[in-house]
Amino acid sequence: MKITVIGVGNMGSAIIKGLNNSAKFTISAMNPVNPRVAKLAQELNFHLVNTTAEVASLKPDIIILTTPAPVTVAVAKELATAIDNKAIIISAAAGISHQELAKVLPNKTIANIIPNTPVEVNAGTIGLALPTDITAEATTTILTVLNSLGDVIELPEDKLDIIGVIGGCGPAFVDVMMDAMSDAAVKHGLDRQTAYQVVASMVKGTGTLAYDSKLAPALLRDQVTSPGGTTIKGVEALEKHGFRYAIIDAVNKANGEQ
Ligand SMILES: NC(=O)C1=CN([C@@H]2O[C@H](COP(=O)(O)OP(=O)(O)OC[C@H]3O[C@@H](n4cnc5c(N)ncnc54)[C@H](O)[C@@H]3O)[C@@H](O)[C@H]2O)C=CC1
Ligand SMILES: O=C(O)[C@@H]1CCC=N1
Repeated sequence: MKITVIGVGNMGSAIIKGLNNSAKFTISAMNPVNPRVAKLAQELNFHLVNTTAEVASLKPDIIILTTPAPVTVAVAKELATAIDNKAIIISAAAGISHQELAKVLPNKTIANIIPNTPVEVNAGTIGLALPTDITAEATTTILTVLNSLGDVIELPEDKLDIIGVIGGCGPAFVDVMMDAMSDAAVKHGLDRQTAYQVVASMVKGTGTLAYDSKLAPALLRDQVTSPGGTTIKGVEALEKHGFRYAIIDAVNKANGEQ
């Protein structure tokens, strides 16, 4: 399957790396000339182009839009005249609706996704909204690509924003916590690299346990807090400093609440 990624920034690069890992796809990309992207194209051996006309000449089966949200509709409009109707468009631009894209891409199959950066290691969380009139064949093609990048959660478009905040922004919130924990570990005498390794391993294991067991996070927390032990003292400090509300409010704000 031939896939063209448009916009090779943080998200576009992560998608390309994830697709490249599965070695099942022929990858190309379009991005304004840039040494970082040219180097990545060499490293991962994908074809780099600069214009929508060149994209059209590659005849991709799928075009993934990972351009900055404010320019995405304009890029889609340029593509509309260049590509044929067989190419499926997958937009990862947060906040750009199916309707906005359909207006400039008439007669094209368009799916909206919100991926996250762990797609780079094929451990992504990908919210997917499909149009109601999509064919079974197009759905299969889209799922073949997205399933290779991680867990795909299909849902109505009006739920894509909140999935985008939890799945898409969530890694940054977890990274902030991991950074703070690493600093604390360094303060208490651990060297930085060991601190990063311990913190990442702990988050990976905690996520895997929650994912595999499907238990509520509160239950898993209770299993760690031994009576009169050390963890409950730390949990008390988190409550005292409003950690739980800080997380809830981070989600509120990222989801557009004033
Ligand atoms: N970074 C993330 O974790 C996530 C990002 N997204 C979406 O992905 C999109 C890109 O976000 P980031 O990668 O974070 O931004 P970024 O700024 O890292 O990357 C954007 C890339 O698009 C390129 N670009 C700009 N105008 C272009 C054009 N006309 N044609 C082709 N390429 C063009 C830029 O040179 C840059 O390489 C946004 O729409 C965002 O909402 C969605 C979910 C998660
Ligand atoms: O920060 C952003 O706007 C994008 C969307 C989700 C994650 N990153």
